[in-house]
Amino acid sequence: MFLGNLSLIQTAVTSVSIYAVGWIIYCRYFHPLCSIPGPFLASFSRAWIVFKTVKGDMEHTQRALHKKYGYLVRIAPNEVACSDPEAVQTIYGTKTIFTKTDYYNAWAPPNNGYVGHFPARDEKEHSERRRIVNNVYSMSSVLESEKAMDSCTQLFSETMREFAEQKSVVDLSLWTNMYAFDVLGELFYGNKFGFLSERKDIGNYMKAIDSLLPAFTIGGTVPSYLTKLYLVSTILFSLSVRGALGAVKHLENASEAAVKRRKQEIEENKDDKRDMLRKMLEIHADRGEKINFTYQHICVESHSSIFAGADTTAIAINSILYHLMRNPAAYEKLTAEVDAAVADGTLSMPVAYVEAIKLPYLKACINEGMRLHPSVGLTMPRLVPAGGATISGFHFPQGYRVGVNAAVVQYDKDVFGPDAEKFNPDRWIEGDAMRMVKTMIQFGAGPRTCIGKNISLSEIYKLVPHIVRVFHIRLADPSKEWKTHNYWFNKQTDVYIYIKERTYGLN
Ligand code: HEM
Repeated sequence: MFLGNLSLIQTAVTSVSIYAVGWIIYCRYFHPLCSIPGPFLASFSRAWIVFKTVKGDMEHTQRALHKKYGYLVRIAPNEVACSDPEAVQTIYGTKTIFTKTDYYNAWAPPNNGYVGHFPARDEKEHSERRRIVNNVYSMSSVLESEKAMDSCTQLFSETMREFAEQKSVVDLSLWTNMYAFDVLGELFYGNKFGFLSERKDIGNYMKAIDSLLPAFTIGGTVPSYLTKLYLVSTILFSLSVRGALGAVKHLENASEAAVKRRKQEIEENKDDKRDMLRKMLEIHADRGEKINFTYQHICVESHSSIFAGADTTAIAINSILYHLMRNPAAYEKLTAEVDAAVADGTLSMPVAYVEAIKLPYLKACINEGMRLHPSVGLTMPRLVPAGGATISGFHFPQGYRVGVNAAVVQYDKDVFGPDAEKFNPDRWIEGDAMRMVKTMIQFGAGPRTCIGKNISLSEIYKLVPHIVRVFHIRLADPSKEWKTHNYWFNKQTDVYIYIKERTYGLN
């Protein structure tokens, strides 16, 4: 009996070993992607990409790999990261649609309806749903809420002024995050959440996002047959993830309550705000039934935007300010531009978006901050469509995964110059800006471009010159670098600063 079991085990072990060796030989010598270089483990197992993703610094790993191997690097048996600027148009452009891979399934809420723009993988459904709300996110629509944004800037400023008086160290990334949350509260819920006024993490939303980002990112990176198992076990065994889901539920409920309240206020003529929520309620009232745009859709739109839009905007603002503090000459040049524009009346305070975008050096600094540290720091994976595709001279058959990481392609020396690793806003003034813009994918590209881009850009173009004009900021300890945590959103921490009010700032 014992001997019988032993031989059964031996047979099983031998079969698995033969299968494994066969799989490795196939992947390395006969697989359609076998000629693409990359780490040994990655050529036959997703374990490599999972381990590296868990570490949270994939952008550094990928930059080093592309330096070693060139434009194409095999990061999993069926998946290739591409750093060729020319590939951006092929993979993300409108000509032939490369659909999103199952990486995005981990980000989809468990419901039977439309899962939201970001995780949606059915391109037809996505474009129909997105068309309904596209206008709500246009720049002219966003700017109808400019006053609400200004009220957030004012609160932010008041707090910073206090810190300046107390000469205390300020955690920049915390406060920019609070600012971004409150702006989105104004746009999608009709009110600030209260992060800035109460000076705390309302509803534990920030903590929730911090816990969920690694879970969703790793859940999407493990082999797809393990995604559900991974997510369920994370929920079962991780207290912080369970707490985070509670906070998300709270946000969903808040979203429903806000929609109901606003509907009633509008019906009673008690409200004349032209924010995003109101515009979506109008679409619902005008043609909601005909186009199937329900309250539920509005709620998904609101709470998924909070998830997608607060951290990302804060990350961009942090990067711009951090790099300015590290580059005093650029900081001085920007201050001089902003001061001159205020003095000659071309820049109002509070800063008007339409005026700020006319400042060339401000624009250059913003581009450069988002180039060096894009808010999303992993490859955005897509499936090669029917008929295959040639990328960087290699013909990929249908169904394989390809993607570009903004944090890699935006360091391309051919496009951005030999000093691409440095913060040099002047490259946007002296260099080939058109070519550089084409290579910037910090907001994604093509039909899946960030829907909230205009919200973020208006926040950034308004807040950065405001800070530069009213305050002087410097790193508390310039010998220390920030810390970054790349779980899709590449969040920074430890950006501690001292703040001083400038004598000719706003009072
Ligand atoms: C600086 C700020 C932001 C950055 C850098 C950013 C970046 C991105 C990127 C790279 C994508 C494409 C992802 C992919 O293709 O896999 C994306 C999509 C998306 N973003 Fe943003 N985002 C920002 C702000 C926002 C804001 C404020 C909102 C909402 C209010 C938002 C909502 C979305 C949504 C819903 C999608 C999915 C769009 C679709 O597939 O149709 N984002 N974002």
